[in-house]
Amino acid sequence: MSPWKASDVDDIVVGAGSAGAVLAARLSEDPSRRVLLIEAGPHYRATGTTPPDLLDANTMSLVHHSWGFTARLTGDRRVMFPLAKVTGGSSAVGNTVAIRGTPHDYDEWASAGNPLWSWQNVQPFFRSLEDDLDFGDRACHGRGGPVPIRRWRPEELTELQQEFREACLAAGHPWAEDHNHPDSTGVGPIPSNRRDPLIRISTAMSYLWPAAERDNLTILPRSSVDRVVFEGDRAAGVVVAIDGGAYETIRAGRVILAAGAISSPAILLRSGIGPAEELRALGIDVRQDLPGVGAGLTDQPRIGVFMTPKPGYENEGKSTGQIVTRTTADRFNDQYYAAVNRFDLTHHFPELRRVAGATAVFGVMVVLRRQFSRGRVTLASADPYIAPAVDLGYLSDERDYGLLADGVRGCWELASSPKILDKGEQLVAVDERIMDDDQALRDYIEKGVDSAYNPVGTARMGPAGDPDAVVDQHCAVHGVDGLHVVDASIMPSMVCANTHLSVVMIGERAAALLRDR
Ligand SMILES: Cc1cc2nc3c(=O)[nH]c(=O)nc-3n(C[C@H](O)[C@H](O)[C@H](O)COP(=O)(O)OP(=O)(O)OC[C@H]3O[C@@H](n4cnc5c(N)ncnc54)[C@H](O)[C@@H]3O)c2cc1C
Repeated sequence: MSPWKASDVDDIVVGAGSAGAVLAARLSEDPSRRVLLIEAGPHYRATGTTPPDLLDANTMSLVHHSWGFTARLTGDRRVMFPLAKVTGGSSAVGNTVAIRGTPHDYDEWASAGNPLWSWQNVQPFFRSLEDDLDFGDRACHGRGGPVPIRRWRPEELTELQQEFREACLAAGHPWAEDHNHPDSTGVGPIPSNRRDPLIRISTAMSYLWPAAERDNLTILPRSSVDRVVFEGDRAAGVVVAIDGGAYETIRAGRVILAAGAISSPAILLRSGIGPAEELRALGIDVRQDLPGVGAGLTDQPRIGVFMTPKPGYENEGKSTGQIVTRTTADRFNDQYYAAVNRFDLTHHFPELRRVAGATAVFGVMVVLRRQFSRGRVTLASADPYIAPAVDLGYLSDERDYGLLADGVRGCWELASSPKILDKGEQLVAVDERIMDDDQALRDYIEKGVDSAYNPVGTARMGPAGDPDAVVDQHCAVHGVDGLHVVDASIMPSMVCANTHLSVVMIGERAAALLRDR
């Protein structure tokens, strides 16, 4: 019998990812609070026992610690959607881009009825979460926080990145030394969650390792939560398969879901919280009719202009990107343009593999920060062993074609710099002709678009009067007591950045809100 049957806890946090690890570590700073952190994947406790795929900051880990989800992009195109299953969550497998959103992004959350999440209110948490190795002494930054952040030094850039930087400057992007400055605009080095340039620092390493000695924080790895259980209207615990065993119930004073933008809504749905009709169709008793659960999924589509490399320019083992543009230069839209040192086509842009006749490409990529299209997470079954259905709904809003077409043309302009083109053996599925041919460009976008793995918005934060809101600004699920969601799901709208750092901030901000409740 599990000891947890007898020993109840104050807080159960489900999922030890970018938000959950942070939240559990912060809540357990209070020695009188007993926190149980449940994670479906393994927990590695030190660098020496951490597998190389998780340490290697230059290569995303897409297979060995993944849930193995797939997602529909557009039409009948499906791709792998490699969300992580390990403590640290997707921060343990990702590309280590550590960029804040813009102040406007968080003010938009505030104006959607969540004033506690305005830029003014979240900025202190961005400062306290970081140990900025370059600009930590500046007012907008922090030093000594858990997450080390460093930027690429000029001498660490590949030739491609140096030439991309020059091409961007020539195209009118101003130089931006610090993309995490609130007013940053232009081209500059990517801030990255690394201290050593080669080692990825996940939230497991930065938050859980330092808390390892706490008696009041217990981590339960390899244990998957099915659903939340209730007493009356109050969440009273979770049903969980501990270490792959049979399902059992662990009780707690409060349950906080931090299982990420796909799994948190799935757990809510299995717990009877979601669109009533959808739940009934699956034979799940409806506890709370909340149409917003699983709806409003938004992600960041990416596409680009890619080439097979000439010998000598394979950039094997190099970081995917090092230099990036951030909003805005004349003639370019507000998307994110980056030079890609190398993409392994086994995993990225799988359709290009057939055309490329090669396994790796390089080039210039655009990521659409804020698409108009929305997708949805639904349950394929009430059985927790069956993966939820992820429909990213890309290109379901016509306006996204226009944004991506502008983006591809922007990539073309930057990639056409002679020093970049010279490194390529052959362009892949794209040439100058299609830049002036709207239909050909549209076809290229439909066939080529891929995900940048930043899903958010499936348990949106908003006031009780908002029919699509799932949690209030204290992260409490509407209509039930003692149940919270704290992760990427709650973002009311997408940030103009990769999402990891904003999710760490969500963990920090929520901990401050939940500590006293
Ligand atoms: C391959 C990849 C690369 C990325 N690269 C970057 C990048 O470079 N920069 C950036 O800003 N963002 C990046 N992202 C996005 C970023 O990592 C996510 O936005 C962020 O990690 C989301 O945090 P989260 O806490 O919401 O979810 P996650 O970090 O995914 O954590 C959820 C955790 O919950 C666990 N869990 C799920 N279901 C259950 C269950 N039923 N029971 C118990 N545990 C459960 C999972 O195993 C996981 O550990 C990347 C994402 C991926 C997948």
